[in-house]
Amino acid sequence: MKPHDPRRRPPQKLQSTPWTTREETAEPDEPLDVLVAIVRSQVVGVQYYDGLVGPGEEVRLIRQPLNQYDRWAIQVQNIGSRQVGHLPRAVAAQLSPLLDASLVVAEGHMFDGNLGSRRKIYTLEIMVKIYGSPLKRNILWPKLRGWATPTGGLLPPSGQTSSASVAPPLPPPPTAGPSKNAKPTAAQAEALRQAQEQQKANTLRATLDTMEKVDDERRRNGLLDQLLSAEDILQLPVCPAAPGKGKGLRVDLLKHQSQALQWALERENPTLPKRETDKPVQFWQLRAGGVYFNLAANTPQKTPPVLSRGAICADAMGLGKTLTMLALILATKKHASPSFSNSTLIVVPLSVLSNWEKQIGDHCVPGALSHYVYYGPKRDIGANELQRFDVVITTYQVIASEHAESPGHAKKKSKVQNTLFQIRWKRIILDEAHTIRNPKTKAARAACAFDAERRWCLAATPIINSPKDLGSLLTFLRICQPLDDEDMFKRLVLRKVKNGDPAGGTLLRNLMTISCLRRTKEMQDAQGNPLIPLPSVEMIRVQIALPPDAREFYDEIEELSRDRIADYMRSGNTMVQAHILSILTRMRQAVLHTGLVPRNYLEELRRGGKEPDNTPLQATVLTAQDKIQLQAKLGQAIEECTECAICFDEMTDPRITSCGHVFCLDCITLALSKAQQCPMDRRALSLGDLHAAEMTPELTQAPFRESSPDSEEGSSAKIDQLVQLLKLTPREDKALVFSQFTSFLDKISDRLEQEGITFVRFDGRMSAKRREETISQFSIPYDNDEEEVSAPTSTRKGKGKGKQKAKASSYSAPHTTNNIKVMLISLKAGALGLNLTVANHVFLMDPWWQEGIESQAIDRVNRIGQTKNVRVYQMIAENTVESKVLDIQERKKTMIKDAFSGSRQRETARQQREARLADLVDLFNLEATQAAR
Ligand SMILES: Nc1ncnc2c1ncn2[C@@H]1O[C@H](COP(=O)(O)OP(=O)(O)OP(=O)(O)O)[C@@H](O)[C@H]1O
Repeated sequence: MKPHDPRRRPPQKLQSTPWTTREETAEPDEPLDVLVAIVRSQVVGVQYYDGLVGPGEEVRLIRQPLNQYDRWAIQVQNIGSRQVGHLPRAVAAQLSPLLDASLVVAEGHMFDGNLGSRRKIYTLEIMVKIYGSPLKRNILWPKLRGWATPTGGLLPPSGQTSSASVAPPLPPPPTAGPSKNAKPTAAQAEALRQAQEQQKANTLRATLDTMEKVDDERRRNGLLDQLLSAEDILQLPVCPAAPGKGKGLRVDLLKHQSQALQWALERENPTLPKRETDKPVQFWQLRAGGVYFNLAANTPQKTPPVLSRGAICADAMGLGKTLTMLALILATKKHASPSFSNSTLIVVPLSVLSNWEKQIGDHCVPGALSHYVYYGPKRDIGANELQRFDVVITTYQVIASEHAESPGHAKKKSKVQNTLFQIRWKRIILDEAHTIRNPKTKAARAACAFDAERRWCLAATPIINSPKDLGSLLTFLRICQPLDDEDMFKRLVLRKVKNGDPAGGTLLRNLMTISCLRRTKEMQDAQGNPLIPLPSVEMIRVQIALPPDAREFYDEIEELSRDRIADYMRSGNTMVQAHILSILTRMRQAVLHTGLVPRNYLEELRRGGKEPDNTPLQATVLTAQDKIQLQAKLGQAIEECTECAICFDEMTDPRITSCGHVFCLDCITLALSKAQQCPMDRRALSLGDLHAAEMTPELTQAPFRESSPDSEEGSSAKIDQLVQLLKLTPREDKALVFSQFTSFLDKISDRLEQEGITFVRFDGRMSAKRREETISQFSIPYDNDEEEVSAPTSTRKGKGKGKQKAKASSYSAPHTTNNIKVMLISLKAGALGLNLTVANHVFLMDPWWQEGIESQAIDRVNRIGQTKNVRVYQMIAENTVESKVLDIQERKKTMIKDAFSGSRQRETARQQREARLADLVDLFNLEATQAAR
């Protein structure tokens, strides 16, 4: 670019300088006083001008609309009005229209300078600060996207003026050094880095101050906690001979863990009451004449009842249940029974398999506990050899596949492995035991079928939907007869609770006191000391306004969806629930990213799920590759415990349709007997279009993308916001980003790649090995000496519109950097059991119906080992289906609380159906009673 006459001043009206007070340039009612965005850029053409600047110096940005070479030109002048250079064309072309329209004012802040440099300087680093009115947020947001980094000023919902003050500018580095071409000293670079970090922290704080804080205490006040008295629990005795340092472990148990160990030892060795005055044990009381009286069923019996050995450990997530159980195994290593092996079987979801191995490695003295991971396609070990290990770790999928009831067994009995069922186990521990809460699932039936002397359930959330969830756990534990029988549990507890009979609530409370140990992180001892001191958790609700194009798109979908659902209800269609769910899923996707909704979806909605000629949608024709992908998708759904869209329960005998929807076999068979259509998208469907999982997903899962890289571009205000917040987090802080939609995680990963933000991905499709690698890679703390972004290692091409700055990690490729900033996690696969305390920021990208699942996600970082304060961002799109989901969360919580307090519950099947539908229908502002017709 040719030099310009530095003395020629642009028209006054278009000037934007640091000295122009913002009141002068702005409309009185729309002050341009909020820092809305920043841009890191360069001053170019420095060699042509004589203006000198030093690092940290404020400079003027002067519009030059009459510049003959570039009508968008912006001059950079020093305080003495000498030209230093220009802003690059690309930045000027974006910024100038905003300046010309008086939408913003801009200021420059030099990062380095040419003062005192002997060498020829061509470019200088600059930060451009852009101020504007928060009231113009909807206009500004799209105009800044992609080239500037929006700050807190753009964040509050429209109509609200930000009270956040502008983050103070960067303090200048200590010395006025030469330009970046003359390399800064290490001390200067460090000072600049610190100043930038401080600036980021200030901007982030200002941003957060504009957002709604969520009462974390209330969120954590769990349902179980209503049932169990904290006082008694805190007084429990500690174990006098607990394993600890030098005694099998490398660490000492914490006090609450030692108490849990003592409690567990007592539960493993229960004795019947010997005198009539003794306390009842597992509901058995000794009465006159040596009769045992069962207080749950009010029945006497002469023969001494058999007591169960084991219980539920329901300590809050992250309190160290794993270590407590390892201590129990060590403490009882010598307690061998002639009728059982001395081996403990631990059954876990695949996602936490490596965690158990790691904790044995980290906390047990080598040789103290031998262990074997029984998992994978070739579990090449016989029962005799296997039972010699102190600990055998396996997954729910493996036990389901080895259980004699599985279809494979029926067909080819001899070939299917059932090694696990040939062993009489000393102990079985079910980790994340709520996995078996649906007694009809294969995993639940398999777990209950084991022969074991002692049985344990570990579950921080043993109750997710209703007290019904407990039934299956009791059946497994064989505890508190006769409540361990499904029918009796229903009769004596569930029905009474449902009918509002206080006896039901009382029995439930007693049952939990006997069979369950529960401590929470909030509990304090008599001296007011917390159970474990943990840094604070700050929950922030980030309200996000959809940009105009996305808003228009979403509103149209919502409007059409409402009509469609009203039609379904009027038609009395029995599959109305499934239809609503399907429509709802699309609405939720539209909120997240417009590109997640198929191109023709709006058209389909308008036509009411018919082809253009008004015939039903044609059946999907599959290629062999499609089928493999569908089966992988089903594998993921099983792994992530996806509910059946017809019965709303965990799937029993899951099937996937050719059009990609998952159901229980019985549910979909019944639906197809009524109409040969998919209940979700009304596509023609027959029994031949249903596919079972070919093999357990742990065997083959290579990651693949839900959406192809060439799918819809679209936009996402949430991703914009995420990127902005990530950039503002301290350099060495790590973040977990959760979503329920793997296709949305794909979109996020694309964007992170474009932004040069390093990430790894964790979802239900990954093999155990890949999961383990991913976790260990992410768990390496940030190394300040390593470059922030390393050489790209992507396995596929980036597809950003603009040029990529640097490509970070890909979906699956190994990294050349250990500085991984983000882990993208599928909510259901990753919410369980993982230890990710290396991160201290959690982004919940979309709300879930059950708050419990979100709490599980947060507890990945809020646990022993966390040293930093934790921030949780709950990203909610304003005035969309998402804000209504939060209301439903609240109502579900009340429902479960009512169940515990024994207040009246809904009685008839019709009322139950109404209640379930009410949740869905509410989202569309329709009358709930219409749904029950
Ligand atoms: N006494 C201890 N000393 C040192 N580290 C400990 C101790 N107890 C637990 N930890 C560590 O605390 C973390 C949380 O423990 P753990 O994973 O067992 O929790 P949890 O209760 O099983 O959680 P979740 O319900 O999420 O599975 C682990 O990293 C573990 O190694």
